[in-house]
Amino acid sequence: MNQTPVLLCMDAGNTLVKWCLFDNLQQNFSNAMNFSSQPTSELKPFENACTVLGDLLSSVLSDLDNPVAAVLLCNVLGPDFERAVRRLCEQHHVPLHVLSVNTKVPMRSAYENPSQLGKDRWAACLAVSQNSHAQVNLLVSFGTATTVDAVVDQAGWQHLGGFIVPGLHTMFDSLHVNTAELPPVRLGVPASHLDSGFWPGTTQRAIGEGVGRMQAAFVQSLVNQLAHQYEQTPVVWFSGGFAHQMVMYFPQAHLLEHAVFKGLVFDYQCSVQGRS
Ligand SMILES: Nc1ncnc2c1ncn2[C@@H]1O[C@H](COP(=O)(O)OP(=O)(O)O)[C@@H](O)[C@H]1O
Ligand SMILES: CC(C)(COP(=O)(O)O)[C@@H](O)C(=O)NCCC(=O)O
Repeated sequence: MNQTPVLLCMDAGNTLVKWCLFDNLQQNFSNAMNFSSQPTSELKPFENACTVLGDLLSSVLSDLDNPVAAVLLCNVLGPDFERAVRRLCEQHHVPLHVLSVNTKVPMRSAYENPSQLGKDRWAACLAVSQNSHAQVNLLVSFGTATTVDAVVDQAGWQHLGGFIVPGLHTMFDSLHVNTAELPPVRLGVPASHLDSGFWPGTTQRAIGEGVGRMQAAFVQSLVNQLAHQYEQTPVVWFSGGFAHQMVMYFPQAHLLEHAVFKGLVFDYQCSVQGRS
């Protein structure tokens, strides 16, 4: 029997709870079939999430051909959700590793209270430190919120801090919910990619491109800030559910695929090395 110890990585975000398998021997993420997600709303109330998670994950956790060596959790959903995952791990006798900020990794956050920093932001910053050759980096995550974090290498990796603004879907939703007539809208293709004129002549384009341009302009303002501060243009990394689409608005950005999962695995590996 081919026994490959795998790590079950879980990224619990406000819109989607995502999970995938990391092959601990080959040191890569298992094939695309093993990337899954569930709407976060379907796991509420979180104190009962163990049952739904059990239905979703029990086949993975009971797979004797590919035994799960540990479950790795990056959680921004609070203690009830963490407890639900812990209960699930106990039921399957699998150890749980919960990501926290400023522990055994070679990067420090300047956040006043590091435990307040979103674990998904921290994990993605760790992934930047592992993937970037640049000293000055700006990481943008387009999820329920859009977060922008400065990550620099100055004789060691530092997270300087960052900003949180409503994400694309959150902006579209707030216009729809707070007005009488504005429809639900999706991110539009920017005018530069279309034959149509620059100025939007439909409601879809007016909102869809307006929000896209607004988010891109926000990113550009922080690129300018870092360039001024460090006298070099930062490398910009995009992650999160809307990253692919936002590259149309900001072509100089690099996509950082699976940023949270990459940071989560790195955090786990550092903690295991720290223990041995
Ligand atoms: N190709 C895509 N795959 C997954 N989500 C996408 C994609 N394109 C847009 N989205 C949107 O991205 C959001 C989820 O992003 P994600 O980074 O998982 O958010 P969160 O971490 O806040 O749960 C959803 O609102 C989803 O509609
Ligand atoms: C800002 C966030 C809501 C983003 O979460 P997401 O959009 O990925 O679901 C999350 O990182 C969070 O809850 N942060 C805690 C506050 C902070 O980072 O300062």
